[in-house]
Order: sequence, then structure tokens, then C-alpha cells
Amino acid sequence: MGVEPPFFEKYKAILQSSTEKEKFSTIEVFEEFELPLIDLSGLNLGPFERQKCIEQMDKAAREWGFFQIVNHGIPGGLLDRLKYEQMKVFHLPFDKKAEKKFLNLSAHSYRWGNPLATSLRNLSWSEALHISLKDISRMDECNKLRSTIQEYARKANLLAQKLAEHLAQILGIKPNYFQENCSPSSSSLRMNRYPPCPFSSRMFGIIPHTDTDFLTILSQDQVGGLQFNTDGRWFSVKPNPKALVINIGDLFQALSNGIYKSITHRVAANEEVERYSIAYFYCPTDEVVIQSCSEPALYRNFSFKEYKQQIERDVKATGDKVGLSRFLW
Ligand SMILES: O=C(O)CCC(=O)C(=O)O
Ligand SMILES: [Fe+2]
Repeated sequence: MGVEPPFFEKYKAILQSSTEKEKFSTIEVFEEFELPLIDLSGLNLGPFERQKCIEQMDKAAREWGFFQIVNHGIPGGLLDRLKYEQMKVFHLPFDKKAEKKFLNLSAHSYRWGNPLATSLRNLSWSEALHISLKDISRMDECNKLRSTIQEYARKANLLAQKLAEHLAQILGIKPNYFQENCSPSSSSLRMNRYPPCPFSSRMFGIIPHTDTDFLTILSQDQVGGLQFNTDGRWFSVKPNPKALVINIGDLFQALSNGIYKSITHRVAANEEVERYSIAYFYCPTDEVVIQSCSEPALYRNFSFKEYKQQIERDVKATGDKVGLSRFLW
């Protein structure tokens, strides 16, 4: 029984019907870019170093919406163990992964490709296990997958809260905002696997998108492929084995009234090697209403639930997320 999702069968019709122009307009590739690298050990030094570290994060969140952190407090050994469990679960037979109650998680936790795609540029060559942390206590252990996720999620939650609080402080948002509005089970964790893709010049590993959260903590391997867009240009993020990548999500952009940027990013497909990444999406509980921290507000108030429902409707209708622009005044 094969491990790979049936990409070929599913995408055959779109690949065959795509125009010659679409087929031969290959995806542009850009130079690798070293994201700002912030050493979080500064937070535990004197007030001067601490302030400098917070200002570096603030600057990166405003200018790039992306930065990298080292000395973040998540042990390398834990990240290695998580990656090992991740590889094992993705190497189960496809039929098993696609079972309705796979690992006793909610329906659609295991996802692959983009079933709603209508054109070549909407196709993605990847599979993912998207775990709402609400489900974690009833998830099957599956070797040591569940317990390792639990261990990681606890640490990632504290790290995300700390980063969010430092950024919020600069914007004048009350210090306990995130403690009040987020809980360890309101966030989610997405494990991604990008199998080698024979059409790597024509489709993505993940199509361009912004993240639906306050911020994302991303652990990626050494393969590379993550790219982000600034002023219409695409940059590739150079992998750093010691660093975690942080990116601002839509909710922080709205909360900060557009000061922090939720940047469009994507993952390039790779013809030769498989790639793994793990994204921790730091989210509030569903009923939390996101309100801009300053006036005049760019966006109308919306609850997290309302935001997710709008995305679901847009994805159903067009195969793609519209996102924050729907909520502009
Ligand atoms: O795999 C990556 O580097 C990024 C994944 C990502 O953007 C996501 O899961 O939202
Ligand atoms: Fe993302």
C-alpha cells in the first residue's frame, strides 16, 4: 500500500486542461534572504538588552512580518523527537491516514493537496496533519506522537504568549490581553510534509496565503522552500538549524491596526527531496472579538469564529482564502 496521496489522479485533469501559457510560465525563483535573527537571551539580561531585543522584534514585525529567533527555550532535542514522530506518522499508508477517525482526531485533520483547486496555480503538493489542540487529550498516542506534541505545545504556547505580550506592550495593549483571550487548547498545530514533486516549476508545496492566527511559530528542516512576499517581490527564507521562524498572522495585523504585517507566504515544491515543517498557530478562543488597538480602525470588529467562517465560505467558492480585506471598513 502506498504512502503518497493520489496527487497524480486528482490533478491529472487540471494538468491536462491547463493552457500552454500556464504550463510554461514557470514560478519565479529568488535569492535566499536572511531574516532578522533575534537572540531571545537578551530578554533575561539587563533592562537595556531586554529593551533592545523587544525593539528588534517590533521593527521586524512592522517591516517584514517575519523574523527568526534563537535561544527561544525550546530544546533542540524536543524538536528532533517531534520531527521523528512526524516522519513516522506521514509514512503510514495513505489509506490509513485518510480514514475518517485517523488517530481519533476530528474529521479533516489529515489533509492533502487542495481538493477545491480549479487551476494549476491553486494546486499544492503537500500533506498535513492539522491538529486542533482541543482534540489532543483524546488523540491516539501513535508511537509517541501525542505525548511529544503535548510536550511541544505546552512550550510553544508559553513562547507564543511571551512574544505576543512583548509586541503588544509596544502598541499599548494591556499586558494580560493574550492570557485573557487565548488558552492552550485554542491554538493548533500543523505538521506539513512536502513529498518530492515532479511538477516543481509549475506548482507550489503550499499556495500563497496568510496565517489565520495572532502569530505562528515555525520549525522547518534544512531543505528550504519557504518564501514570503514584500512589495510584490518574493524572498526565500534561508533555513537556520538553530532558529525558529516567527510570522505575524491576520489577527495581530487587525489588532495592531495594520502596524504589524501578516505577510503572504508560500512554499516552493522540490523535485528531489521531501521536506518537513511544523507550524504552531497561536489563536484566541472562538468567541473572542478582535478590535483594533487604535483609531481610526482599519478593520471592523469581528469574532475569531466569524473570521474562520468567512474564510471557509471563500475557500469553498473560489478555492482560495480572501482574508482581512473582507473586514476593511
Ligand atoms: O512549511 C512551511 O515552511 C510553511 C508552512 C505554512 O505556511 C503553514 O503551514 O501555514
Ligand atoms: Fe502559513
